[in-house]
Amino acid sequence: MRKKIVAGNWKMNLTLEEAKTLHKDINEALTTTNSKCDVYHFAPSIYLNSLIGNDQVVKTGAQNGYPAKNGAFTGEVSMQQLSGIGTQAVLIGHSERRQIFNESASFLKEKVDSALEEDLKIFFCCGESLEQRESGKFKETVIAQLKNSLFHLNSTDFSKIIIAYEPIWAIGTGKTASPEQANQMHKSIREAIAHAYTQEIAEKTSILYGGSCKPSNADELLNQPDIDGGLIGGASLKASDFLEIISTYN
Ligand SMILES: O=C(CO)COP(=O)(O)O
Repeated sequence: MRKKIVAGNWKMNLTLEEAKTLHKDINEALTTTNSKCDVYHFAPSIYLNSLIGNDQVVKTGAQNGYPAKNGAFTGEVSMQQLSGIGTQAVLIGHSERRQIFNESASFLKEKVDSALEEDLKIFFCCGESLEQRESGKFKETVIAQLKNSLFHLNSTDFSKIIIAYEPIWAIGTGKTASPEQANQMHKSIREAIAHAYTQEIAEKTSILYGGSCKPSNADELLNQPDIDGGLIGGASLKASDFLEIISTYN
């Protein structure tokens, strides 16, 4: 059975105090409920040091990392630096990074290699735009994103990757993919992995859904056969909402 995962992507939100309180509240709640899924907080990098602790249930991740180990890259934070302070995971390929910061498939591939070298758990995001969905080219688009930045990995390294399917038209819009639409894409992703690697590896890969997932729709979305968890934006900023989504797996 694949491990279920619910991850909150805080994006560029929360003050330091709010971040610490939210992290503490989720940790405390999960310590007493014995949750059946892994839970991550992807926080702004500047807050990570204040959140990381050995005794915590919630794992911490960065929303971005630079692929060089060090050097003249003003304003950037390297995968090595993230890992050095105890960060456990990193998001790579989020559509906001692809679109707003023009991150290319080959740059994302470099990030994947660098994060693996630093033993960071990779959450690799993929997803199509509304235009690609409407033109019927959504499956090819998403599979190409995986091929171009992930499928160069050997089987051992690929087995460490978590995939998050986030249709761009569903992010922050209140529109979600229907459970059937989402599951169909997850199934296609799994088939592509089986084709590139093996059926066994495909069966073991966790594929999360993201895009306007909230307490009212979490149950039906996150319990589809090929959906192994959620990457949650807006609804991860409020402890009660995030905990309700996590409780889908209790
Ligand atoms: O982008 C997302 C998570 O990475 C999804 O954001 P929303 O849940 O706010 O739509």
